[in-house]
Amino acid sequence: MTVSQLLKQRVRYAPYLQRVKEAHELIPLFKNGQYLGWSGFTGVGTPKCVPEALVDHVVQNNLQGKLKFNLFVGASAGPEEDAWATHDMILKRAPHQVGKPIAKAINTGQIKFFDKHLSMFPQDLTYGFYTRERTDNKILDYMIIEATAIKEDGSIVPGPSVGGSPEFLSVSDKIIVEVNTATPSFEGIHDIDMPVNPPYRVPYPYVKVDDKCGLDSIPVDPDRVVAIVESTTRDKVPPNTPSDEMSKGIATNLVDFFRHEVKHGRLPDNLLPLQSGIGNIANAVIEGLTDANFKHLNVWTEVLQDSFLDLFENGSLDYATATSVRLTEAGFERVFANWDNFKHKICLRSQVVSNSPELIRRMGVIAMNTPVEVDIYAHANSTNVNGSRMLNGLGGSADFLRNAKLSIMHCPSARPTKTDPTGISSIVPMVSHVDQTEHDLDVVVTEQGLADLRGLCPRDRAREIINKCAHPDYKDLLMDYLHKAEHYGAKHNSLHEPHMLQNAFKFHTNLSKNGTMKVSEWDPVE
Ligand SMILES: CC(=O)SCCNC(=O)CCNC(=O)[C@H](O)C(C)(C)COP(=O)(O)OP(=O)(O)OC[C@H]1O[C@@H](n2cnc3c(N)ncnc32)[C@H](O)[C@@H]1OP(=O)(O)O
Repeated sequence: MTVSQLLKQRVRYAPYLQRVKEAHELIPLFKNGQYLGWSGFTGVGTPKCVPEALVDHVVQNNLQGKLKFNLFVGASAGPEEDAWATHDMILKRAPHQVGKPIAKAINTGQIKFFDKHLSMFPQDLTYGFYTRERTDNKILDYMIIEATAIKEDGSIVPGPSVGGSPEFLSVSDKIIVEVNTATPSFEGIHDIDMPVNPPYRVPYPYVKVDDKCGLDSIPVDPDRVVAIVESTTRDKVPPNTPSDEMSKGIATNLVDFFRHEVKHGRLPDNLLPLQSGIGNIANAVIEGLTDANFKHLNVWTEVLQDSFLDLFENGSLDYATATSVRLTEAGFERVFANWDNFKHKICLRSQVVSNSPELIRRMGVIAMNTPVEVDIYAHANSTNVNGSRMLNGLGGSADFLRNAKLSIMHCPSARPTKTDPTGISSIVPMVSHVDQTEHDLDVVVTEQGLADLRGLCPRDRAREIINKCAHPDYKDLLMDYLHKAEHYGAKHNSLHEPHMLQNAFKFHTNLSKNGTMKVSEWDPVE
């Protein structure tokens, strides 16, 4: 087939140009039940043409539920993955996803989803943990990776995310590369450490956010590359919800706390490397830092969202490293227009490195993530509404929160339901699912205030969280729960972290029955 000039410029390893194919020509390679890896992380850098061609094939031939794959993506992919979920093309999926159709398919039981720390998932895949049922000793049948260039040695220059690609490529039988010629080449922005398994693994040598000593592309065995497909569609990330009074309130409370820590010598003037999670609240908190007048900030995180660009542009941020730049189209335009500047200030690493507990602990990262709910003793639920309904997954929240110097969770104090504008309290007596434990969290912050939990025993933590963070509609109710639990605990010699198990989930059961967590009375306890 004819090869476009643009593709010839991007693919500098000549033998690959003999393997250029249209996506639909690859359909016969795919069989029901195969194990596939995709590049991508938080909706950017994912393959587009081959997944779309497979959807068209399934729709045109009524193959819904008959052509299904075990699909692994470093973190969430883009709309292509939602289309796969909608057309019943996913058998199993790990480790993190975003999008209503895929979450729905997980929650109806159509997709078997396995949630795992993002720093660990790629290595566990290479260990064969997810493919134990295979009898042919293979791990992945195909890795489909989006590249923005191919170097002279056949190695792959990824685009706006690295994610789990180095590990996936290392264990894939065959490789399909989608070279995206609509996105500018990201060559020079990556620093990639290839996987080395124990007992041969050595420490990552990085001590500062801008240290680099990895590779600028991902090496592959060219013989395993079976096809090159030209992709001409850019990533499409939906715009973030603009910040509101609630998220601005959270940001103000956090900025005051950082200033207080600097004043007391527990943080340097330029803080310590920042990590910020995904979602609207995380984005708004970073927006809040833009006006705070900190200088020479650094970022060690997994995802850079649009709000970081403002920090760069107003001179507050010196350097940012992540595994993904998940920008809106407008955000990417800002970066591409100023590429020479940004490419010296941003570095993309594999998710195993961006989320490495060793590095997070060494650099004293300040971690900030959003939970679904937090309980009075500081256990947090990041994933499962009412203990059961999966949202997006754990992501890297626990990689960071367990290992950071300061582990912070931020959320609104209350959320609306259909019948009550403050029907869901983010502070509950006992979380309905645990992702982060009381041993991991230092600070909880809502628009109401900030609870500094460092050094506090559980009962003091409970008072700090209720007084500082709970919505006024829930303060008395939570305090009443605590007092009654203490009374019960005193009678039963269990006052360390007192609970009344009959009532611990009453907020949740009341919500299902009455559309609000406002409990009218507690069950009697003896
Ligand atoms: C790739 C990475 O891992 S980055 C590292 C951090 N990763 C994580 O922390 C993973 C876990 N966290 C998350 O997935 C997100 O931060 C969330 C879902 C907890 C919050 O996301 P945000 O966008 O900040 O908040 P938002 O208020 O928009 O809530 C998102 C959805 O969760 C729902 N939700 C959140 N908390 C609750 C709750 N207590 N009860 C019911 N629904 C809830 C919201 O109603 C909303 O649903 P909708 O999309 O249907 O409107």
